[in-house]
Amino acid sequence: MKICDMQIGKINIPLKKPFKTALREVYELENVVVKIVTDTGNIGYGEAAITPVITGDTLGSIKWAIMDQIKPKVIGMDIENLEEIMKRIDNSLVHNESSKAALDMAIYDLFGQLHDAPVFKLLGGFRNKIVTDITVSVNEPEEMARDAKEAVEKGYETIKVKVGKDSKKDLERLKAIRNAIGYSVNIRIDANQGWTSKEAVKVLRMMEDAGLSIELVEQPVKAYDIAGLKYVTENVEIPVLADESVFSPLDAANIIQNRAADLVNIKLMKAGGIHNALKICNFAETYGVQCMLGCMMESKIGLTAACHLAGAKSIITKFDLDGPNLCAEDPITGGANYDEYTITLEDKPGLGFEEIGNTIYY
Ligand SMILES: C[C@H](N)C(=O)N[C@H](CCC(=O)O)C(=O)O
Ligand SMILES: [Mg+2]
Repeated sequence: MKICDMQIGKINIPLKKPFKTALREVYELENVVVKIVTDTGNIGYGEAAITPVITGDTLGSIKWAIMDQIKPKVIGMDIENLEEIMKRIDNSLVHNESSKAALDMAIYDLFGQLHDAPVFKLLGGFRNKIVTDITVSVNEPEEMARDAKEAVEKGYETIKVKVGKDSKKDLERLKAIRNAIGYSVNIRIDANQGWTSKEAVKVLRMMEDAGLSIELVEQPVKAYDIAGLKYVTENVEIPVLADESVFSPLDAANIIQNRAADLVNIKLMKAGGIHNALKICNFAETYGVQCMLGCMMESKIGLTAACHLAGAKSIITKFDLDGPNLCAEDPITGGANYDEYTITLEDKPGLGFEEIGNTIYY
């Protein structure tokens, strides 16, 4: 099964409501789709998220990285040479993780088709059912309380609350949400780098004292501020999860060995795909550090690849795989089966896609 063609396109999907974090506001999902065709007529799909404020990846840089830099290095290669293909992708250029992730997942899709097995089974086959949280965007406290209540009414057991815009108001936000939904639902918070380390310790201790019962706090400080992250980890009870501070396996090794965070959030768009994400899982497992599998604003293409990784590895114990749940439409048939918070992986070869809609190929 040899790679004979590679195309890219743009997928656009409307959102149910604007997605707002301390870093950015998104009004429509707009990402790059990769389609790899083989001489046997098989097709593998991948997705690169356009998230310039986190990964630096833009529409232009993704197109250029995939079509000009990586495509010429992998065209003609046989899918059975998975390791060599991954090396070529990785060595084509530094960074550009989202472009690499899109290609990586398309290659894994084909690798599964080659072996007539779903990717999650080839990688470990730990589970075929995953329960995701849902994200509540950062807004005025009353609006966030309404959004959280709506999610709880739909059956979500874990709510991920975006904070980090103004630490005093963040406390109000959490109080309003707890008042609205009570204590039977799990709340995790994500500051998306919005606080200084001292501010983070102050507000998190206030949340602890107010008995708000926060499961974990994600990326309280700037991505580069590893000393600040460690300071927060050492000075609050709430477990700290490193997100934007961990892209590569090496980043994960540094954070874990320095005990700068309690947990690590793996995203294919930061790691450069499943191949590198597996290295993070193995390292984290060696050190007994549990991982979350997260996502950017991605459609069901990227999320299906993430779900297959989540299905494979037991060290991934927390799931923030809600991209498709935040979209107003699902133009992808096949792939992971999303039924609100319950995601099921079927026994189809590869990633199991049938049709990818809303996409215009260049
Ligand atoms: C969508 C997911 N639940 C999420 O919140 N991801 C963010 C980043 C998403 C983005 O800005 O595209 C995160 O965990 O920081
Ligand atoms: Mg995060």
